[in-house]
Amino acid sequence: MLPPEQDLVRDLAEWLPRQRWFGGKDGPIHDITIGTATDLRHGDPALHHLVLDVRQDGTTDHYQLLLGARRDLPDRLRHVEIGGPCGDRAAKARLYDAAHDPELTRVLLDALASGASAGPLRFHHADGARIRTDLASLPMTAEQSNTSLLFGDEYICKLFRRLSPGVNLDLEVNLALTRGGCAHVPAVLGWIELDPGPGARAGGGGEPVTLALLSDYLHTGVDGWSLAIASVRDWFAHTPPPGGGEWAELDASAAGGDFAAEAERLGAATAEVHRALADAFGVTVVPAGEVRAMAARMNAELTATCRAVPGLAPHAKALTEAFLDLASRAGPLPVQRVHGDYHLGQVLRTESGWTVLDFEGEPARTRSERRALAHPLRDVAGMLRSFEYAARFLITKAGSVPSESGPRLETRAHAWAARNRAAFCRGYAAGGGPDPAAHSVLIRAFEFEKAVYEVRYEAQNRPAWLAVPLKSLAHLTA
Ligand SMILES: Nc1ncnc2c1ncn2[C@@H]1O[C@H](COP(=O)(O)OP(=O)(O)O)[C@@H](O)[C@H]1O
Ligand SMILES: O=P(O)(O)O[C@H]1O[C@H](CO)[C@@H](O[C@H]2O[C@H](CO)[C@@H](O)[C@H](O)[C@H]2O)[C@H](O)[C@H]1O
Repeated sequence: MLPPEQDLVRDLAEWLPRQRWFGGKDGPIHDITIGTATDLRHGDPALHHLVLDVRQDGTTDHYQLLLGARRDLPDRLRHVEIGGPCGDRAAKARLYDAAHDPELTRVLLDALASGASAGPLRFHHADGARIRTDLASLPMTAEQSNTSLLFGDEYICKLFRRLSPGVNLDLEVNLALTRGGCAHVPAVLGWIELDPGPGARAGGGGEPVTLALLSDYLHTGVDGWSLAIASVRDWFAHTPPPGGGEWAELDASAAGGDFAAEAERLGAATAEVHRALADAFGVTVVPAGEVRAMAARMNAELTATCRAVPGLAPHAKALTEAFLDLASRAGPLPVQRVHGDYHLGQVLRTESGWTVLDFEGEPARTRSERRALAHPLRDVAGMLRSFEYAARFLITKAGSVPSESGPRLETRAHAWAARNRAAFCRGYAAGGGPDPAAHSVLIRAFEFEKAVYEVRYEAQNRPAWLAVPLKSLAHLTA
């Protein structure tokens, strides 16, 4: 049922840049080839698993696609159609993103439960996991770089969109932390991988490439971003009592939805996860020379990002100063495995506390960069950036703020961020992590490094959000 490759590739070139998970929106696609195509279900509907090799500006990225094919496309799948009707009249097919079709995603659950293989695809379940196959899937609507399917309220299956060589870090870390008894991560139930085979499929070299991860779905959990945004909204809507004066605009504890107690608990949970990572993977100390090299890399990334996103240039001087400050005071630094892309969307508040998700690191970095050891305050800085994002998101993105309330909301955003940043750091230090207040130079450099990354990330993935990190940088560097 698949159309000729050149027709499919033409349709994909038009469709891919419109997908949230496509990480190359800042440049044209030069070429797409089908790296692997595996039939997972014949008939109508049919399911094909594709790895697309997408060439842009001299680099090739590999994306995973579950391609559905049906003679007639029901209304519920129209929004995920790829191209128009294709094939001759006798073999006419409509193609679409099958992640949205529970009739087809059920094939994945069956294969995971039975430990099947199909062509180069291998389906595994974790030791002792019994996987139910009677659950229908729904794609999540979360703001994310991959696509996650919810099977009932039991499982979450994350389909990695841009593939990285080797075992996925989320899988590696979650298995290690679960084995070490860490209560702050969801249990891994199964995974799908692409066998390296005789060729280097999907850039994997000789290693298998992880395609998907099935975990326990913590259905009572709420992610930290949603909780934080609700708190900021509440604070913005808060009317201070008459006569409160200027101070009332700064006292973010006065709003009903104060987040500070949660931020403090999150800090303590983060310190525990760092300890579990240190126990599972070890700690080493790098000499001052490596810290100076790290500061130089931060600055080189700043230069490259200013070239790609000119809106960053006005902040470059202040950022460089922070990196130079780090280099000039460098001493030996303990490093270990960390989360690597720590923000409010990566933490879930359940009835038993905070759970940490997604140990893959920053999606735009190479696997070895994402696996590199780092000082744990790098994660702390990531979360501090997230408080900045949450504080300014409603002002920058909602577009519904009357201009006369702009300065007042800016003051309030600042007050909210300051209160929650302090609470998080307090919890982290009390939980046994290195005290952020005693490492201000390191934290500032890490925060700026993350902000530079965010500017690049937003330009490539969510251009409509670019103003959020740029505006917050204007405040941090003022
Ligand atoms: N095990 C889980 N239980 C409940 N919700 C989850 C679970 N894993 C992820 N989520 C939800 O999915 C969202 C995106 O997950 P994440 O792993 O960060 O995906 P991505 O790497 O694509 O950004 C999270 O913010 C969270 O709301
Ligand atoms: O969750 P991912 O691993 O896909 O991380 C990427 O996407 C994140 C957004 O979904 C992005 O995070 C940035 O936006 C968040 C709000 O949506 C904010 O809380 C974070 O602080 C900010 O960095 C992340 O950087 C990126 O790697």
